[in-house]
Amino acid sequence: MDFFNYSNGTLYAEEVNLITLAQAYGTPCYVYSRATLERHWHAFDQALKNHRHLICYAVKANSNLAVLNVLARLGSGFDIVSGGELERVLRAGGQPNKIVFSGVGKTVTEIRHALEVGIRCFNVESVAELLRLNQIAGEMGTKAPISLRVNPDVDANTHPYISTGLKQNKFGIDIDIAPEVYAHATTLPHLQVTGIACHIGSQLTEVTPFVDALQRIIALVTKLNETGLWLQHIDIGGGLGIRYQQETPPEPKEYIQALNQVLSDSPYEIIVEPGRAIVGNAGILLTKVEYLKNTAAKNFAIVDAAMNDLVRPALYGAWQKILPVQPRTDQVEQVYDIVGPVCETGDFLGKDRLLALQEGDLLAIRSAGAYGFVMSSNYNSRPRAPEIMVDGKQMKVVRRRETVEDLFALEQTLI
Ligand SMILES: Cc1ncc(COP(=O)(O)O)c(C=O)c1O
Ligand SMILES: N[C@@H](CCCC[NH3+])C(=O)O
Repeated sequence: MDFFNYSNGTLYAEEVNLITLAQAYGTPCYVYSRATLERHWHAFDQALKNHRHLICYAVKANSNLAVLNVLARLGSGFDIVSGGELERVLRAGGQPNKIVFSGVGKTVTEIRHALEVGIRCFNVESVAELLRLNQIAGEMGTKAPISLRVNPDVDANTHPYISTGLKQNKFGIDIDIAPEVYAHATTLPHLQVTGIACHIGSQLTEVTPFVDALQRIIALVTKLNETGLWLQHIDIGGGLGIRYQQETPPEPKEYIQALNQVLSDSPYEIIVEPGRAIVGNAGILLTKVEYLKNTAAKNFAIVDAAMNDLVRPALYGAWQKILPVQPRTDQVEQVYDIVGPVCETGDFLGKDRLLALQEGDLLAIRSAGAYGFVMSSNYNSRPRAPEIMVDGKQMKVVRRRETVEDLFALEQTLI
């Protein structure tokens, strides 16, 4: 079931009329559905019910405190990639012992903080990081729980910027040298080797690359067992895609079923790190048409959201569905490029969309819950949009709109 539906000719988010919402909070604004977040999280939980498992939601996809809080209340774990994300999870009520820490560039400060609060595991991405962790844990008189993030050299068949499991990518430790690195790790006194991790990319729409990667990981785990090393968990990463246009990505259930063929009756705890599949289709970006501009070559609908609010179309050429909040019949449909006010030709949110529009109309850009607000910026000195959480009939501002004053808060002139 979809939580963004038309009723009496108007688009609703759960039970909230989006026209009412826009009147209350202005545009552009992000709108999230709490029920959808919960439903998507439960889909993973159900799919994994035959395994000891931990869902570590990938915070980078949407790190709003209220989003994290909704998931923390369900008992979720979290996958973080920075000290800032660690702080967010803690403030949102997440439990430290359900946090895994990924990323190729963990700093000394970030590692110290994560050790202090007692996170579940560091997903280590290089030998240099392993040595740094051992040193810091030693200085702190503790042991760092680690798994190696292995790069299995599998093509995820996704956009090259979000493919992470190929040898030429910066992520993980080459699977061919992983046995030696594990052997090395076991000799380091301040590390506790607890698992193995892998993440091959984002927005995967087929199961085959996940299955290939897991087969390689299981083969490696078997090899490690033969050397006497027994792990406690296998972290299979995130990356499950969502439907933006015509894609038909597997549901969490089909995805885990496919992986179960490889896992069979594996005794390991399974960790998953989904981001987009939980939040992507639980959010929209609501925007207003400011001007219509017809030129000899194109029709433009200039809206009040821009690439600084939602960069995916400009950055990856990503396609996201754009729906009129109140479809009209009093205008003819025309093909429009939906563009923002930013001074870049790349500032578009959609191209060649057939819509019947008038100035002042509201548009909903779908699938904007993941990698939307988190990738926004103040480019062109545009204050960031607010984030609103809808829960049944209720709507709550979970991040207020930035003001121009906010833009100056950290700066200083010379006089
Ligand atoms: C280590 C790691 N885990 C999890 C994710 C979440 O990915 P997705 O949002 O595609 O599920 C990412 C991003 O691709 C990642 O780099
Ligand atoms: N930002 C990317 C996904 C990045 C995944 C990060 N590991 C997107 O919008 O598709």
